[in-house]
Amino acid sequence: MRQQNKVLFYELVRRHIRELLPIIYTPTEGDAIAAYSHRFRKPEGCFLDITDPDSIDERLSKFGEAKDIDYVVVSDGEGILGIGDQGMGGIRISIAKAALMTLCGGLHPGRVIAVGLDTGTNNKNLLNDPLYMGNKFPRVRGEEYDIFMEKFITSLTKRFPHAVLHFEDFGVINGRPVLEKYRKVLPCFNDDIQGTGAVVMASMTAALKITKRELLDSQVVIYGAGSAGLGIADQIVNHMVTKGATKEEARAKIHCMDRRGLILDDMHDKSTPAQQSYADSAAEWEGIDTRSLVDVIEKVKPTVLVGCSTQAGAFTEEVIKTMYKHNPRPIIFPLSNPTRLHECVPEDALKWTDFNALVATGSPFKPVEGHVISENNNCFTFPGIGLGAVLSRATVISDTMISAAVDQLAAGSPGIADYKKGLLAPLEVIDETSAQVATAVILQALKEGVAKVEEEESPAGGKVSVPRDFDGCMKWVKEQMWKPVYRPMIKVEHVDSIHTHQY
Ligand SMILES: NC(=O)c1ccc[n+]([C@@H]2O[C@H](COP(=O)([O-])OP(=O)(O)OC[C@H]3O[C@@H](n4cnc5c(N)ncnc54)[C@H](O)[C@@H]3O)[C@@H](O)[C@H]2O)c1
Ligand SMILES: O=C(O)C[C@H](O)C(=O)O
Ligand SMILES: [Mg+2]
Repeated sequence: MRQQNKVLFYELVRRHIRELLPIIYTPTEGDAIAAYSHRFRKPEGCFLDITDPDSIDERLSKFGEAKDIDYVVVSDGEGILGIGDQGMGGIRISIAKAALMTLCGGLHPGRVIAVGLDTGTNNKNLLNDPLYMGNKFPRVRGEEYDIFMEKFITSLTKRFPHAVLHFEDFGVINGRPVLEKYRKVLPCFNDDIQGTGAVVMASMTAALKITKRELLDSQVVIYGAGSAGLGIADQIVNHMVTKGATKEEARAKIHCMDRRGLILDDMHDKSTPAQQSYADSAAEWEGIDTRSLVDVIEKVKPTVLVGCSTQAGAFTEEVIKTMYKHNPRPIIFPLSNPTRLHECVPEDALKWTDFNALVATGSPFKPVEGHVISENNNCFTFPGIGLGAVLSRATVISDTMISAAVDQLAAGSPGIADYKKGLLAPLEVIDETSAQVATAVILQALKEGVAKVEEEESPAGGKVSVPRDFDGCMKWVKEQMWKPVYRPMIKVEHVDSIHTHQY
């Protein structure tokens, strides 16, 4: 339906979002990605092939000219959700996130491109599968990968100079270095690092308000120190710094674990630089089993436990009860997707804490005895961040723009009035939530002088003047958002007169 009738598709999903989002997005998308080559019917999105880097420009050119594209989602398929390397099938995550940019972020569906980079795969099942449609060789690393990425970015910025770039589900090897390099070059963000960091910081802020605690009194254990885990750690540090902590003080309140256990400062040769910046002192942990989550919790006495480890069931009864022993209101976020990979299910976390835990999950879950379980998913942040960057014509997406998104999302938490209502606004109003987040991002970009929207001629002609007050700006944002409504059929020469928004 999405391919044949976009108005019908987006209006249907909007009206039945709770029922249909899990089908077009998490968790079902995981199955669709894994089965990509077997279910393939017709191509969708832009396929870029590392064996043919010279074709990048021509392949992108099929999607339009400079004025036509606002937003590009790209994945190389190496770190799809918690199901790992899915090779070329990863293009479907770009398609799903691009669809959410329209559904939740109000971008015109024709102005968003989903891109898949085929740089090989290390997934043995795919390499041995005669139906696998991608390149059948191990992932290309190092210089050849870097040159391919550079060519992609160069072509993209030349051909679509106004486009915002969204990186999705890159593996831990490339995700952060690629982001660090290119965020200085074009407006871009990595959803798993920054989008996830933002949504978790927002729900944590709401949970702290509900329980009347201060952010700086938090101790956080992050179980799974990959893209998401370290993105969450960074966002918490950014927020602690805005509350007066130094970077070092803030980092000392965060304890990260990966498959080797707690990250310690004597593991530097095997940790990434980002992991190392959160390392605990090995000397202080001597004699303690740092591979045991329970033992780590016993020593740290965390107020917050975040799971992004892909390890189903890792938050056992003993883990949760140890959290509860040290905290009357523990904050517990099992975030690994898809659903079957959650570190625990909300029902258990609530029962094991006599319903005192504040729980939000990565995938959708039904309410437990009247307690709404918010979906702590980056779908609450990336559409608003992306829309804000597009509408403001931001030249960069700064940390402070992301922090503005966090504060705005947290302010809309229904849990602050009644904690049983969940930490994040309900899915039914996600387009409204995204408009609020976009407004906060735009106002911040204008304040920082990185918004070019008022300097350029608008596509509808004339200069735009963006209201500086929140309500006025939000009204302007909503006017720009694409709505799934059938438009009248008219003669081409009258098109200008029915433009209701700027596209
Ligand atoms: N809710 C959301 O919005 C959201 C956003 C991003 C990622 N995620 C989920 O988080 C999970 C991780 O995603 P990612 O992109 O960070 O992946 P990643 O591969 O970058 O990181 C996974 C991390 O888990 C660690 N790990 C593996 N086994 C472990 C174990 N036994 N104990 C402790 N740590 C272990 C790995 O060492 C690695 O550091 C996925 O399931 C993904 O779906 C959720
Ligand atoms: O895709 C999602 O549901 C969220 C997130 O980006 C993930 O990788 O799990
Ligand atoms: Mg992702």
